[in-house]
Amino acid sequence: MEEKVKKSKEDVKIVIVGAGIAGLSAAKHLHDAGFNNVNILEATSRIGGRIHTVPFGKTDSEIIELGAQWVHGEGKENSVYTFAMEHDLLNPLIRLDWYDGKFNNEHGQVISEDISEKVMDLAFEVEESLENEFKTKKELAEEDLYLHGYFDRRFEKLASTKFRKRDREHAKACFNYFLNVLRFDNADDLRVLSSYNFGQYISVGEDEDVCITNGGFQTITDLLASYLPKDSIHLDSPVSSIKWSTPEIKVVCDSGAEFSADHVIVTISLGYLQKHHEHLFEPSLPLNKSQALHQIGYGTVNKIFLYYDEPFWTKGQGTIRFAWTDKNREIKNADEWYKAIHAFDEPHNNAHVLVGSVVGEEGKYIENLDIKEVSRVCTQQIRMFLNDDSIPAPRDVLVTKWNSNKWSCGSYSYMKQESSESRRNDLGQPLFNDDNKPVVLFAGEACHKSRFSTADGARSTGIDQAQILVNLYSLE
Ligand SMILES: Cc1cc2nc3c(=O)[nH]c(=O)nc-3n(C[C@H](O)[C@H](O)[C@H](O)COP(=O)(O)OP(=O)(O)OC[C@H]3O[C@@H](n4cnc5c(N)ncnc54)[C@H](O)[C@@H]3O)c2cc1C
Repeated sequence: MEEKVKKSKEDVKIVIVGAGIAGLSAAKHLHDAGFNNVNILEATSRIGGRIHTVPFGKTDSEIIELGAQWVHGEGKENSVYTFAMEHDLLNPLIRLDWYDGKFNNEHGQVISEDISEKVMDLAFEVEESLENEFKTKKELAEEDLYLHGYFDRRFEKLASTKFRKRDREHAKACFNYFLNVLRFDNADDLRVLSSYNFGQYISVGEDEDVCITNGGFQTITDLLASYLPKDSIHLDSPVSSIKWSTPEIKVVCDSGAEFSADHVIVTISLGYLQKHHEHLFEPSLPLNKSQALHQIGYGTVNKIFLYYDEPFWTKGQGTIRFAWTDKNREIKNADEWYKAIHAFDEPHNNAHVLVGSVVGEEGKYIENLDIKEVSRVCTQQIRMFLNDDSIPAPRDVLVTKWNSNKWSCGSYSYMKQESSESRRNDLGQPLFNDDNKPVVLFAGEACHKSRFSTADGARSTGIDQAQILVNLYSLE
């Protein structure tokens, strides 16, 4: 009979699974609304999840971002941007430009800026046409169904009229750089990324990428946690089952510890849910949700950090863009992973470091490589593109392992051919009990219908799910 007793928000019990940005944002929103029986269960010994800032260098102030680095888009629709602005974390405002500047090919040639600028304009034109086709629900031809075919064919056509014959090889090389960035943004091979669903992701404001200036991205999750009672975050508490059909939900940890709850907000990654949902939920998830879990793509992006005692570039200008010519750009096997690196960049918070990223199958492949091999191949590639054999090897190398990370099982979600807005909605829909109350709610980047893959998308879903509970108890 206990469930019939109306509870006030002061004594309603809420468990949040996962202390990434979605879980912490949900917890803060509930805390601000007066809910004070909220427990967060986090599998690892740290908060932040896929936001992870660590020192890398001789001093603690030299930091790197193993996960999220950029706040994607300046504007009030970006929930991380607004939080960072409120807390003065974007001062001075550091913007990134992915498409301006110098491009080199594998023959050590610098491509003229006239060509590269024109290529980027054309690439954006193609991107826009694809977004419009999504908006107008236009049918796509068979050969255009995946990003690879769509972009290549459109560009080929445009290039033949916009560039002189002798400039076409360089133009295509710049375009190949653009395609590698697209791959990085979408966490997988362009051959599996759906053209049809490309417009599902919506940019914010001018779509600029800006950086958290001091202390890195983790400042955001640390700040969120600082608003919460210390004893509400339980680290090293992996959840092994969520029994949700009983009047009181039972959330059981690997250790055997049990938490009872009126509501649970699950914020664990899509990759983890794809692997483990069958034994995590009791009873199992309804069919539409378990299908949605597999119909949304979830890919791997890994970063390579190279540390140099004496940087060989001018401070603040450490960018090397790899524009592979058509002849050599194709990745035949994952052991050609180096071709998937679109660039090495000096991050704004560590002048001794260059960071590059490797995506998809190649991204998974590098997790098992010997660090010395990564160092050798990256050095060779930098020397080749800059045509300078005197460039030193880095003193230290770090490679992230997001795919084999037991708790993230990859990096972020994307749209496959069978993904759709309604599949994302299915993913984010709560599970209701017999009284039609939302008992298990879902948040996290993959649940956001238009800002999936981002930290702000994750944060917004956490706040939205918390708000469902705020509304529920405000009405009673
Ligand atoms: C390499 C990389 C680069 C990225 N770059 C950017 C970027 O520049 N900008 C941007 O906006 N976004 C970026 N992202 C994406 C962004 O980091 C994520 O979208 C966001 O952090 C996801 O937050 P979340 O709360 O949904 O999930 P998570 O951060 O994954 O949080 C989920 C938490 O649940 C925990 N957990 C998992 N299983 C269990 C369990 N069984 N029991 C208890 N706890 C569990 C995990 O340990 C984790 O702490 C990047 C991600 C990666 C990996």
